[in-house]
Amino acid sequence: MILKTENLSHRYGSSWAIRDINIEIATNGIIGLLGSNGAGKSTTMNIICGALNQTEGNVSINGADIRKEPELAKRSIGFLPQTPPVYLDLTVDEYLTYTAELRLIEGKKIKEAVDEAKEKTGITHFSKRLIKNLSGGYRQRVGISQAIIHKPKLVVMDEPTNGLDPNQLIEARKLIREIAQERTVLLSSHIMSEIHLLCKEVIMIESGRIVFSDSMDAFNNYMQPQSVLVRFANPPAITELQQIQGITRAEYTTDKQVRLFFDGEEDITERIISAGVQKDWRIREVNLEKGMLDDIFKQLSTQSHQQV
Ligand SMILES: Nc1ncnc2c1ncn2[C@@H]1O[C@H](COP(=O)(O)OP(=O)(O)OP(=O)(O)O)[C@@H](O)[C@H]1O
Repeated sequence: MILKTENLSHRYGSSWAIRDINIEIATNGIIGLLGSNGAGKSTTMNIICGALNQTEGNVSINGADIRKEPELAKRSIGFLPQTPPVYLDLTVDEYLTYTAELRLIEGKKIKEAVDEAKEKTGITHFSKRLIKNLSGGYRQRVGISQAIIHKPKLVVMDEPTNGLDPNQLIEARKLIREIAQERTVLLSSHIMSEIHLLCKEVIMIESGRIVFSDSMDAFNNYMQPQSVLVRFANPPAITELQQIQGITRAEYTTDKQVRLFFDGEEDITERIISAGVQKDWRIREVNLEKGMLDDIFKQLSTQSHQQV
């Protein structure tokens, strides 16, 4: 098991920031930690990486407990915190040499490790440049370099694509995908589309608790529209609407507008329109309702839909 957390809980003062976070990751690839601001993503990641001591629960990285065997556990994990941990007055080489030493890489292997990390992240040409003279996107690459310099099995990245401009974003995603080819990347974001683009599995956290944990495919199914709003000039009776194949329920929201629930197929709109034409309902508008992120968070929080 690359990462296992058991009933991880943390309290700042008297209020719990996370409660009973159970995560098990056994494969390579990108796993997303999705949650709105303040959901508990950074707290969870800081604990996993040993930067914060949990109030309760356990974390093991590649079989080593992060609190009982921190040196061993940290050998298998790299961390890119929300703000890249770079020293602005050092050159790229100086900084990466320093981080390699911190990671206890053997003296004679440091140069090779630094060179390899730079090459992977595409910053070799900036080796001698002071970090303060690099753009945000390149500083972030330096941050990613320090996270992979010791070739860990797991790399944790806290909102790695936040604040990047569109070009940097494309490059950063490409780099993250490359890095995840040979290891596991756990990355957080509050942006659902970002998680969609990058991740094969998603763990959704809300108000400090896991509310969804499954594959991206399962998440997509969960996100399929299941209702459609239809406005008529000549509204039919509910019983008539229920005769359309696939409609499971119908309820009027106003005297001219109805919400129709259906069983998953989007071509339902065609059937509604053709029934409307045949029966002269004079349809004015048809809108598939896809749950908004906030609604989904709310829905999932109350249902605690958990399939770990
Ligand atoms: N050092 C701290 N002291 C007190 N409360 C904190 C501290 N850090 C975080 N919190 C609180 O813990 C909760 C979880 O915060 P956390 O930063 O883990 O969330 P997050 O999902 O990473 O959000 P964001 O994307 O905004 O960073 C929030 O309610 C936050 O206000």
